[in-house]
Amino acid sequence: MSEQERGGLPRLGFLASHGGSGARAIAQACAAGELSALPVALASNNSASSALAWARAEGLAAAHLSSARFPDPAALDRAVLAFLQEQRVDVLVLSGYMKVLGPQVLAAYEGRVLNIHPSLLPLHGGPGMYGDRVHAAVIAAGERESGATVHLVTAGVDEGPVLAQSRVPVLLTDSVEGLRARVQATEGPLYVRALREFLSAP
Ligand SMILES: Nc1nc2c(c(=O)[nH]1)N[C@@H](CN(C=O)c1ccc(C(=O)N[C@@H](CCC(=O)O)C(=O)O)cc1)CN2
Ligand SMILES: NCC(=O)N[C@@H]1O[C@H](COP(=O)([O-])[O-])[C@@H](O)[C@H]1O
Repeated sequence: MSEQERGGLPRLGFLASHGGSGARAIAQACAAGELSALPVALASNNSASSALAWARAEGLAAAHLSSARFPDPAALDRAVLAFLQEQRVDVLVLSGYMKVLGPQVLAAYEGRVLNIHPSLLPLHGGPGMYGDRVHAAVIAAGERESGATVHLVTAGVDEGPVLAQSRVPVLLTDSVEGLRARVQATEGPLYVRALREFLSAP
């Protein structure tokens, strides 16, 4: 029985590889009463990630779970699942997580995993498309518009149903850094809005 079914707030878990900017925006919205949910845990595949340091400072359960610690992908998948279940996570939020989620986590959290991708999916997504590679591809394709997409996570990378999108112009003079900054400025509010709608859906 989920925390929500027990009348409590939905418990949020995060996976992040670097800054965890989405997780931070969501936690801030929860603290401000703008989102009815409870951030409880964060795991990272990168022991030096600032997201992990932030989670520890915030008093969230924090874990370094990587292929360095679990070379067998099935063992890493099992370890991520065990961590989330120990913390009684109801909804899993990917926040700049650069690893493909395994079948055990996907099965246990089917329909309850959200991700944010820095393009207008289905454009410029898929295996190998993450971080600045995405913005470089958008500029190289001569796109006049870009943005970010929050989607449900399925086995196929960036193939899950789209929940919400933000849109920004791409300028002829744009660098990867410039476009990244314009897209990232929309990601926090977009993720909070998408998660609020997801959690309030019947
Ligand atoms: N099963 C799924 N797992 C994940 C999804 C998903 O849709 N289904 N989304 C990604 C996030 N993501 C795009 O939004 C993404 C992340 C990573 C990659 C990728 O190719 N990663 C490389 C490794 C990169 C590294 O180690 O830094 C790889 O796996 O070879 C593509 C898209 C999160 N997981
Ligand atoms: N494919 C996933 C992906 O590319 N995610 C993107 O990585 C950045 C992470 O920044 P952060 O580490 O500062 O949160 C974010 O812009 C997010 O959209």
